[in-house]
Amino acid sequence: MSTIIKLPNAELAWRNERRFLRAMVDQVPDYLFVKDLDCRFVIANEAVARINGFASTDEVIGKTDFDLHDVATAEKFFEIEQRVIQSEQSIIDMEEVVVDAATGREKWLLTTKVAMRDHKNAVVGLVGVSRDITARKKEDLLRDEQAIVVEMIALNSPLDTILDRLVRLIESQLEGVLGSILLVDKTGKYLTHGAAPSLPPAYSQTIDGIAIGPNVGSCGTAAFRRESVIVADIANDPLWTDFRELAALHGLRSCWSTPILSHQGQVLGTFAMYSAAVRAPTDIETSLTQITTRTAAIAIERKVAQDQISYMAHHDMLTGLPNRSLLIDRLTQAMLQTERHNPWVSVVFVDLDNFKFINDSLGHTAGDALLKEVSKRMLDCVRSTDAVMRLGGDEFVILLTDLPENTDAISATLHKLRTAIGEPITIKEQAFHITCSMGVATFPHDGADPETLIANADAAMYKAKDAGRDGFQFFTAEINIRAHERLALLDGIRKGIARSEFHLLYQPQVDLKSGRIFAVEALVRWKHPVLGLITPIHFIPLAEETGLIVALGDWVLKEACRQNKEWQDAGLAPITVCVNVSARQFQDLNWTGRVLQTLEETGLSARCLELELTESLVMRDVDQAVAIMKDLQSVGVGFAIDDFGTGYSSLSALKSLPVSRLKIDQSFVRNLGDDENDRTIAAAVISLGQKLNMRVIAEGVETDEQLAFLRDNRCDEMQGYHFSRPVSSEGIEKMLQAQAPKTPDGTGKRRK
Ligand SMILES: Nc1nc2c(ncn2[C@@H]2O[C@H](COP(=O)(O)O[C@H]3[C@@H](O)[C@H](n4cnc5c(=O)[nH]c(N)nc54)O[C@@H]3COP(=O)(O)O)[C@@H](O)[C@H]2O)c(=O)[nH]1
Repeated sequence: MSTIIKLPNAELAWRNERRFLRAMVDQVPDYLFVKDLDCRFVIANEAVARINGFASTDEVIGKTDFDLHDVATAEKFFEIEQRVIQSEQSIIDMEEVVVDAATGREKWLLTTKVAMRDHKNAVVGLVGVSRDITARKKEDLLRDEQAIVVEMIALNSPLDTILDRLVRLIESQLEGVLGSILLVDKTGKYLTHGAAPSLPPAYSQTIDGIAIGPNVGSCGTAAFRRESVIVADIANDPLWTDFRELAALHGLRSCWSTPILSHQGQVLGTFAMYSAAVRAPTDIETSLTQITTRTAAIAIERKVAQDQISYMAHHDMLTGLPNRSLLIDRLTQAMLQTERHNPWVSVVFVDLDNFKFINDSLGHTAGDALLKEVSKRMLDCVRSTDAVMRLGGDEFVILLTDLPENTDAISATLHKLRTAIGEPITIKEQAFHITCSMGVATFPHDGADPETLIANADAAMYKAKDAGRDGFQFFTAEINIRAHERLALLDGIRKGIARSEFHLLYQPQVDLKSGRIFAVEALVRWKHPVLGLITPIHFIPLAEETGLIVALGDWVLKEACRQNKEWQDAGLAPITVCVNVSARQFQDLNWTGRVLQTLEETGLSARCLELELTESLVMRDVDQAVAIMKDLQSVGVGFAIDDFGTGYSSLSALKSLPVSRLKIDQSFVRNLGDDENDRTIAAAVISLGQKLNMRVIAEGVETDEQLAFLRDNRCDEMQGYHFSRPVSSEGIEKMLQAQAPKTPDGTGKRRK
């Protein structure tokens, strides 16, 4: 029979209190402990026992941190706790890291340590309380790291660095999970390595380049299905049939992959988490996957956009060839290499001879197709170490590197290029033969920097053009002189406009029935201060090429209108002044406005102005030409087609043109006496123009024979030396006076 010992009430109450206190201390999730002056555990709750890998609190009592942690950590705790004990200064809310002995994982603790006194107020140890703040710390880390990744994206850090950091971030948030990002390659058919900092490199290398398809592990399948693919057990999932052994070799048992989608829903890559355990992802892992795929999508899309911008900045969009900026870069690199290895670098400037004709007559689409085909042929002719670039229009530059120090190898390549480009090209079911002129400048002899080499190759190309086209020319000292002359001429035109060195001559146009002058063509002349009188053939092509024709053309138009108004104001019978318009002027956006403004400023009636457009200019873009011409025609300005017969007019287009006159080109008129073909063409043009209700004028008429033919074929009008060469404004005034009915004062001028 057991003896019941009855405790006094006070003792019972004390024991109960102790029991409750113990229960309270153990049930608190925080770590509570008391240590003596030697920092030895005197009291510890169950949380302390657990984190240190003990089953009961008794096992902790009597131990120090040196029994529980590595020396460095234990020394750190000891030093802090001794300071608290000796200084009696509490440490409040200190953050510290400990390793959870049960799991081996690091934990963040928020710890307070306070000196503990006995009933005599003497310090006998310390009380400690620590709270596990690992989850909060991870959230902070996630937020901070996300901000860093976003900053890296904004600062255009390399994509692989960004993705690597992103995967490491996710791995730092999770236990036992390895991340991987794969990227869709340019073909859209394969996944290539993006980032996998913790996966075994051998595994990453093997899956680099896997296909996107219905049964290609978790990633290939996720990219194919455009949805997450969760494989909880690689060993037993059919999607992994081809990769099962590989995964097992590296201890990978589960893989959850999610496609990375652009904001337009296009698959950019995949993000996968691997685990060594057979399991599905937790909620936290799923939500971290969402964060990762969103961030990765932004980084990848930005990189794609940057690559596109950079590509566009360095390439010609039509042909895909590098452009001028990349050419300078490549040429500089090649020149640096040359200094080291000592072979030559040659710059070949290529210009297509008859491209303008095809572009003008068949339109831009045909022109574009031709340029693409020629680019392809050039690429086929050069080695992979050489480079082909398009500067714009029909101008290309080829960089030939690693050449022996003689011109034979270059000549051989140029012959090859010439032959390849010269093969027929079929556009719109029509075969064209295109030829090219090429100029070569070689480093180090022909220039020490990229710009000089290109300019000298260009100058040599012009020499090849002058020599009859369809050939090539090496840069020489003589070409150098000519190139400088060209530059000087260009500078001269610029200065000549500013210094009023240009003037106009006027060539009468005569009605063949009445023999009367009804119009004059304004023809520009340049009185150069040193070189004397220069005819347009020597400066108009260069002015057209460089765009200076716009300023010069504006001046010609204004001067011609002013002069015609002056003749009228002087009482002479009103005539039309015809002004030549070049393509560069016609394409200038504000040109129509400037014509109208000139008429307003000079006071000339629009009906007394006719603009001469060449046939090829109009046929370049018939719709646009018709629109511009109609705008000006609506106020009374007339239009003539110059050099008719040399271009490539479509008859239906001709019908739609608001044109009042056709000018038969001089080249047909010149041989009217003896060339049956030219006679036939001239007769046909006269008949065609008249059937289209246009008047027809023959230009370049010099002989009686030509005139007789034109009369016999009922040509309406003529212009040429037979009647008069181009003359000064005074010369025209006299002619107009001469043909006017006599006035009482004998001048032929009417009273105003
Ligand atoms: N865009 C601009 N082009 C202009 C301007 N002024 C002239 N030009 C163009 O320059 C080319 C050469 O012109 P030019 O040396 O003035 O020659 C013209 C006439 O002098 C010449 N012509 C006239 N009659 C005869 C002749 O009987 N025989 C003969 N051998 N030549 C003759 O023809 C030229 C006029 O040609 P066109 O304009 O086609 O009527 C020339 O293409 C001019 O157009 C300008 O201000 N702007």
